[in-house]
Amino acid sequence: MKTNYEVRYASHPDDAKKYDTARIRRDFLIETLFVGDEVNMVYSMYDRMVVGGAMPVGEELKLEAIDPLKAAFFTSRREIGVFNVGNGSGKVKVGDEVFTLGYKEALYIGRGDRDIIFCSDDAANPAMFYFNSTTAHKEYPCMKVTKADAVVAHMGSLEMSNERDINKMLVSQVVPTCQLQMGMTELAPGSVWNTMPAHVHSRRMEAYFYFEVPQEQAVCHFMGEVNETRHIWMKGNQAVLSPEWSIHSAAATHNYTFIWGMGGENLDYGDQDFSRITDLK
Ligand SMILES: O=C(O)C(=O)C[C@H](O)C(=O)CO
Ligand SMILES: [Zn+2]
Repeated sequence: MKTNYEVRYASHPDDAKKYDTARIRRDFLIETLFVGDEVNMVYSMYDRMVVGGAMPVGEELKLEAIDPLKAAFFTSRREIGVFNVGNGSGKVKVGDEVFTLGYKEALYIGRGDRDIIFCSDDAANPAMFYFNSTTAHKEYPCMKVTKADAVVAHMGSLEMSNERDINKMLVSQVVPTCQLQMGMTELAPGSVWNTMPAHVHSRRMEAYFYFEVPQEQAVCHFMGEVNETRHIWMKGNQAVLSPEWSIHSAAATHNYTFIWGMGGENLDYGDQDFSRITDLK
């Protein structure tokens, strides 16, 4: 198995508005998360969130305590949210506990000193584990969460091209966490916009992972300040970092599903500062 990681620094909005396309992509877009028998991670300085992917095929993959953590175990001082975005089911072993995750099922892993291992049930149909991790001050129990447990917000309409279900899965109403909040938003056929009207929540940074995007289609992620927006074209199975000062919205050339994850000051999903659509520049 191979573990790759990269450290990404945080930026000031006054600096970020001068970035060209290549620099925006280098700092915010995470292009490669899933490679067979590899764990790939970005350690971001936005609230020290780690965004990663593990794709076990022929081997079990151990989640290494990468050097920037300076810890004996990955979760010595961290919590993790994991979603299986691969078609095949797989297992996450957390010390002596074993959790089987089917497609779009999630697991909360609380802080604690023990190994975390990812494996697929069928190498011909591997699981793909997408994860977000934030620092944690307290141990909370591990808990598997499915869409049946989620707080679901049905939002938007086909007329506005934004009909979608926001499945709030690893959120404070469902599972106790230190600062991590995660969920999965599914767009209805014919709908392409998420998070419009756009919002900012300076209490929390956010990371977005897009999947169920057909091979020849693409997602256009919008970021930046309300009066100074930028965009990043993304493919499926890619993630993007959203700074606490930035809007985060997207439209695509097809409907899609995405996983959002937040870390930061509070656990209040609804604490968002919305901007008027007509104020965006
Ligand atoms: O479709 C949406 O709108 C979302 O899913 C928004 C995210 O949940 C979000 O940005 C949470 O802060
Ligand atoms: Zn948000």
